[in-house]
Amino acid sequence: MKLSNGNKGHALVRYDDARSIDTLTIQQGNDETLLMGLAAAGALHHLKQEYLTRFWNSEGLQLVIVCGSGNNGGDGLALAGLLCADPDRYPDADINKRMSVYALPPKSAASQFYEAKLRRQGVTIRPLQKLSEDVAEMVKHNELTIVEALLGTGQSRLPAGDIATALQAIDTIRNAGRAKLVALDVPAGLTESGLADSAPTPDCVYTFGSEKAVTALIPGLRVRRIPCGFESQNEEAVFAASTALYRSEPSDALHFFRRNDADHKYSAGHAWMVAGEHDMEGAALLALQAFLGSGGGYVRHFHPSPQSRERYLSILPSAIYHDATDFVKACEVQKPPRSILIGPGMRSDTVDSLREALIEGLTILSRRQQRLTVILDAAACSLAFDDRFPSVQCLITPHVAEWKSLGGPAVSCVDDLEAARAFSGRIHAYLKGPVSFLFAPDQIAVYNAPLPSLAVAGSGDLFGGLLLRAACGHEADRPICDIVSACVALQRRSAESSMHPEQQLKFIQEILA
Ligand SMILES: NC(=O)C1=CN([C@@H]2O[C@H](COP(=O)(O)OP(=O)(O)OC[C@H]3O[C@@H](n4cnc5c(N)ncnc54)[C@H](OP(=O)(O)O)[C@@H]3O)[C@@H](O)[C@H]2O)[C@@H](O)CC1
Repeated sequence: MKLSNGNKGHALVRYDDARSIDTLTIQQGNDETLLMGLAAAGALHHLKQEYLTRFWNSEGLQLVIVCGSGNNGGDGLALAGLLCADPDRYPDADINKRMSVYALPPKSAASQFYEAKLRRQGVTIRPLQKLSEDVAEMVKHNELTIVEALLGTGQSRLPAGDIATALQAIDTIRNAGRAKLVALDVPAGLTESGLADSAPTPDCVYTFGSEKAVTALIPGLRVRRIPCGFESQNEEAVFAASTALYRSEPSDALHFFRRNDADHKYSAGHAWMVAGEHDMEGAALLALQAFLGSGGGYVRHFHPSPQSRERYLSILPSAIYHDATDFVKACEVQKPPRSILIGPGMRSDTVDSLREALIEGLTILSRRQQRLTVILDAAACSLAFDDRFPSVQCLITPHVAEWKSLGGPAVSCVDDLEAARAFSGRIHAYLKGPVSFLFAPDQIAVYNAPLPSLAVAGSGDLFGGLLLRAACGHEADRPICDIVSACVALQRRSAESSMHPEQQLKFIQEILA
């Protein structure tokens, strides 16, 4: 998979892909025991920095490692073995008083190797079933870290039997006290069909090699990627064989909003907007201000209600205003824009009443401006699914309820992603939520950085104005995915400093000044 230049992100792998990468790596002579040891060493390195900083200096700090029968459990056993031989350990420190290991009998030769090594080091390995009995004792500890190595990428069904019981015990310990939970590779109970109700969400996941898609969909879950000896050509071969799936990370977005010394009002960004019916002018004004405030040069605005004109002119005289009934004529005679935003502050009946004119006008514009980008928000997203909609680069930005009303399939787990991408077809769809997604014809991006300050009225309008600006600025030829990522990053940066969209807009202007 190739990520286009503007994106700072990383590839996500499905469980099947992870297994293919494992198989190829082992076939090339990388011993499974070695890979397991490297994975454990990486995990221990981070564990000591993040959760066990004072492990050997504080008697109160306890570690519990809970291992299943597969290789994920083997990682846990290998980790325990490495901690025994940690150079920071005092010679007289009793490991069995500081660390408790619970495990099912390991199946693979590699896991059995680490189990035997652990026994040689004098560590007591308790049967996993014993964990439930010890819960009452564990909840007394103030500083407990649990490493969960019950199931990894081999899980294909809901947890059952001893695994399910162990997960319940972990959940009880978590709920009772201040125990931290770190899952190795992926949390047990997290399949590509979703997270089992019984499975606790960890504080952090230490994943081996590339991040698994399942963890990218859990809002706000911290995932640390740990190299463990996979070979890059194998990972690339596996990525190339499936739809590109990646997690977008905040990138340096400012160049998407750059202005040049020699710019005139059109070259700095020329856009149109159809938005803001009567009593909803605020939505359009916020989008217009976001467009101009982020460096746009010239905007022509079509308002659905004639009586809105005075309000627009009195608040923002720098835009050019028209009645929406002028839209088709303007598409024929005015200089065509590079980007157009339709939808903020428009109800669905208003969109319907303008539907013929909007489609006719967009069809004319698409002939006059080959590089037009159409951005559709809220009720206007439905235009993209009209059979007469012209063949033009199009981005829709629905939230979950709008997506549903378009007929979009629910997106709650990895298994749902491909159907959502197929539904959006040739359109780019940015589905807004605590975890957002961009479904593009050839790739899917996940944006997982929930921010409560973005969940306010006006956020979507501000975002629409930024998209409109970036899609007609100096980087307008970049793929839509990059434009979206730039706008997400800029809005996020502003939302970290201020709660309300109007304040965020001021902050954006300061950043870009
Ligand atoms: N190979 C490599 O290169 C490396 C691999 N590494 C590690 O290996 C992990 C993958 O290991 P894995 O394939 O052994 O799978 P894993 O999930 O540990 O166990 C599967 C076992 O659990 C069982 N089981 C499944 N679902 C269940 C359920 N719901 N409830 C109860 N039981 C269930 C299943 O039983 P079965 O389906 O056969 O009945 C099977 O016995 C990977 O995540 C990473 O941590 C690292 O060391 C780095 C190098």
